[in-house]
Amino acid sequence: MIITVTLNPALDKTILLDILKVGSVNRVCQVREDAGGKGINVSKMIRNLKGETLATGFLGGQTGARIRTQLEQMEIQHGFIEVEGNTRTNIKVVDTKNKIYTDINEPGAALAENVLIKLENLIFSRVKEEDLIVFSGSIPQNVPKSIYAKWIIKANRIGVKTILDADGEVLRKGVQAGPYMIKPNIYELEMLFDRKIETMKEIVEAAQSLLEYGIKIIAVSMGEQGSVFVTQDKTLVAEAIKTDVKSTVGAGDSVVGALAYAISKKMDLEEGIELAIAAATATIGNEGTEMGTLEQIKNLMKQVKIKSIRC
Ligand SMILES: Nc1ncnc2c1ncn2[C@@H]1O[C@H](COP(=O)(O)OP(=O)(O)O)[C@@H](O)[C@H]1O
Ligand SMILES: O=P(O)(O)OC[C@H]1O[C@](O)(COP(=O)(O)O)[C@@H](O)[C@@H]1O
Repeated sequence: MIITVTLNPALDKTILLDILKVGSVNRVCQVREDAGGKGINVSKMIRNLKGETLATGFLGGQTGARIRTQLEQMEIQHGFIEVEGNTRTNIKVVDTKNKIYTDINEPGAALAENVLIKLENLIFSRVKEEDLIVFSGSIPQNVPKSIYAKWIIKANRIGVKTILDADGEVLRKGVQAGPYMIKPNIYELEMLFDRKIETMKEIVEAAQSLLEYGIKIIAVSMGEQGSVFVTQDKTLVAEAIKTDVKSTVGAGDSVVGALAYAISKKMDLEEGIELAIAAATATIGNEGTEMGTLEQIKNLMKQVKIKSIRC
């Protein structure tokens, strides 16, 4: 079972325009709404891969109810704690002519004091040693930045593997707790090291330096440049696959979801990478925050190119 934790889910509202004119009136061609937020997308991908997942976190108000309904339609097991206030709505603007994708993410409502402990109890009462917990995405403003670190330490104590996908201070503290895997994108990696990281050598060296925290897999995603995967004994680079991009939202979550699935099935790293890159490519070929389907993923897997490098 892969338990995903989304403290700050979002109803993703994707707006398709011909051309986005900043500072002008824009007429919308098409709108769609998807249950989103990083952990929820990870569960959506695992479900498409026919894996077992439980999506947890906080949901509130009408937007929260719409996300619940979608999760049920997708037959995703969920255990969200109901909170006050509406779950946020994140706007995704697609300029279809210029192929420019703009995300406008709300901060999310503050949480009442007692709900974090409720969620912690829910997660740790459900988790078993063979399970995996995925902590993904931003956190509401009044939640301590050490929250994922605290839960990673707790999971480590009971021998449960964790995956962390976060940014800024939340990622920094989480890294120090020693999760099993992290998946920063290149910007998140730069923020973590507080400097520009440009060449492949710099990316690999930065990722390798994180092994000292006990992290077993460091996956650095680089958008259309592909991804780099660093472990104690391997450094693998996977090229991105050229495709007709409909929406880049959920690409990173697809990588996380596919790798979580691969780890839970004890696949070797190369197989996991193949699945992850195919999954991300399938997702970006779909509108809005729709994850790639199993059929789309299977069709793309043969196109994934992985090479081993030494830096
Ligand atoms: N424009 C693109 N063209 C082809 N593949 C892409 C593109 N953007 C993302 N991908 C694929 O999705 C993966 C994750 O994307 P990335 O944008 O780095 O994640 P995140 O959403 O976390 O920022 C990449 O490694 C790549 O395989
Ligand atoms: O929690 P954050 O960092 O604000 O991100 C939330 C947004 O990221 C997404 O999970 C997509 O993430 P990725 O494109 O990185 O896979 C959206 O569904 C959601 O609106």
